[in-house]
Amino acid sequence: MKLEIAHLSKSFGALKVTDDVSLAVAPGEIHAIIGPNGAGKTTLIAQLSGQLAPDAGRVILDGQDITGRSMAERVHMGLARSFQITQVLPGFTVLENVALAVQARRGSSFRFFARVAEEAALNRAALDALAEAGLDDRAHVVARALSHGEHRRLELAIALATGPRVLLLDEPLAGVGGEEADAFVARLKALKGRLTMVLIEHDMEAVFALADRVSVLVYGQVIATGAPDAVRSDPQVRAAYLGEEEESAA
Ligand SMILES: Nc1ncnc2c1ncn2[C@@H]1O[C@H](COP(=O)(O)OP(=O)(O)OP(=O)(O)O)[C@@H](O)[C@H]1O
Repeated sequence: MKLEIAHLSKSFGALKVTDDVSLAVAPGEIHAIIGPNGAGKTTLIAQLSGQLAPDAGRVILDGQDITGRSMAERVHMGLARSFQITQVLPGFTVLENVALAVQARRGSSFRFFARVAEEAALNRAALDALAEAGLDDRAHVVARALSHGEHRRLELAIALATGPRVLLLDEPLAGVGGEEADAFVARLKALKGRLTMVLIEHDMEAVFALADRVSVLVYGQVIATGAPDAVRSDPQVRAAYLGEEEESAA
């Protein structure tokens, strides 16, 4: 599913946080958006998910203008956002948490929750999403007992349970390190091609391992878009962002 962003703009008071952003994310592509803190990455994702209305411009999903659509409508159309809005219920099992998301997709009400765990079809769909997130062996563990990395994979499973065709990932690796980060990257890699993904991530190793293309956002503007290697060696990008990071790391 193709996602197009056309001349999107958003200001908070005098601050232009999204400044005439246009991007086309191709079907099956992993498109990373990188940029310094405060560049406007989260605000951009919020406008794609429908959490925030742009001042101007359009968001187009598979040729259809969805700019005025609600978050719920967008989820229904196959656009899901993972991480910042997901609510994991800590007292419920991993499987129950994902089964709830499957049930929500099917339009049932939460008050039927008591029956959820018994419904084989729901559980099957939930287990499929868990397997994709690499968490099926933890299905019957209570969510609060998960490690931080596992928790993040549960959030991924919940997003997958909504049956997305475009997945918006807002810093999925924040606070995740080492082997858990590697496991998460491997999961996203396995999904590659099947889903279209927009990935905001500060972990450059993950970005360059996953992304087909990278866009660099600085002060609300896209200053470069291209293949990871081309973006990495772009002098303007290095000056604005990457060089700075490497220098501070040295
Ligand atoms: N609701 C709001 N009202 C006013 N200003 C806001 C609001 N939300 C974000 N901002 C400002 O907009 C700018 C962009 O914020 P945003 O969170 O989108 O950046 P970011 O690129 O995601 O940053 P980070 O990498 O630190 O998460 C920041 O200067 C922020 O303070």
